[in-house]
Amino acid sequence: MNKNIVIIGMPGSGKSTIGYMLSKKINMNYIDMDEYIEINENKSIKEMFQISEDYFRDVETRCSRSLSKLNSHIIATGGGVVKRKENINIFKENCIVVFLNRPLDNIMQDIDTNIRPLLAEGKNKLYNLYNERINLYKEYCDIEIMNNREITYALDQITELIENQN
Ligand SMILES: Nc1ncnc2c1ncn2[C@@H]1O[C@H](COP(=O)(O)OP(=O)(O)OP(=O)(O)O)[C@@H](O)[C@H]1O
Ligand SMILES: O=C(O)C1=C[C@@H](O)[C@@H](O)[C@H](O)C1
Ligand SMILES: [Mg+2]
Repeated sequence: MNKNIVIIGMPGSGKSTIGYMLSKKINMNYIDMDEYIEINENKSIKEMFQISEDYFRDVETRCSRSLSKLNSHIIATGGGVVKRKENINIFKENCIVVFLNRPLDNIMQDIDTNIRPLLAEGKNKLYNLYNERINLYKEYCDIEIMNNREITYALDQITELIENQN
């Protein structure tokens, strides 16, 4: 496939894990957008947030633009990429946008709030983020995949739907 596959979803929904597994399964390249942003800026996400959230969001938009120009990559985004519709419009030019929807209670069980700056205030924050964002994820995606069973189940569904896009 020439287009990129962009995975959106809540923090802890499995974007990085499933994105990486999918890249191996269908032989595409994999990029974790949070890692890409940190390497490009030479700053950690935490440091960028310490400057300001707007600072981080501007970098995120710039990186959306450069990543969208690639071909045949699977891109796991940061959970907040939907906060700017501009990012989604950029991706839609050359990517299929997949929403990985994992129940919040499942996310709560294994998320490490210490390494995610936006969740540092505690797990309640995750409920607020979910309520703010759920409609955006649903509206902006081309495909929605439920990640509510074992990882391989979501992986198989995503593979099948993507193969049907060809
Ligand atoms: N269906 C599942 N069953 C069991 N564990 C899962 C499932 N989906 C994801 N996980 C686990 O949840 C954790 C969070 O997944 P992952 O880091 O891939 O999420 P993410 O969406 O990339 O999060 P972030 O936006 O914070 O980068 C990982 O430990 C992963 O193994
Ligand atoms: O949900 C969010 O807004 C974020 C999620 C992370 O992946 C990072 O992109 C950053 O910490 C912001
Ligand atoms: Mg991730």
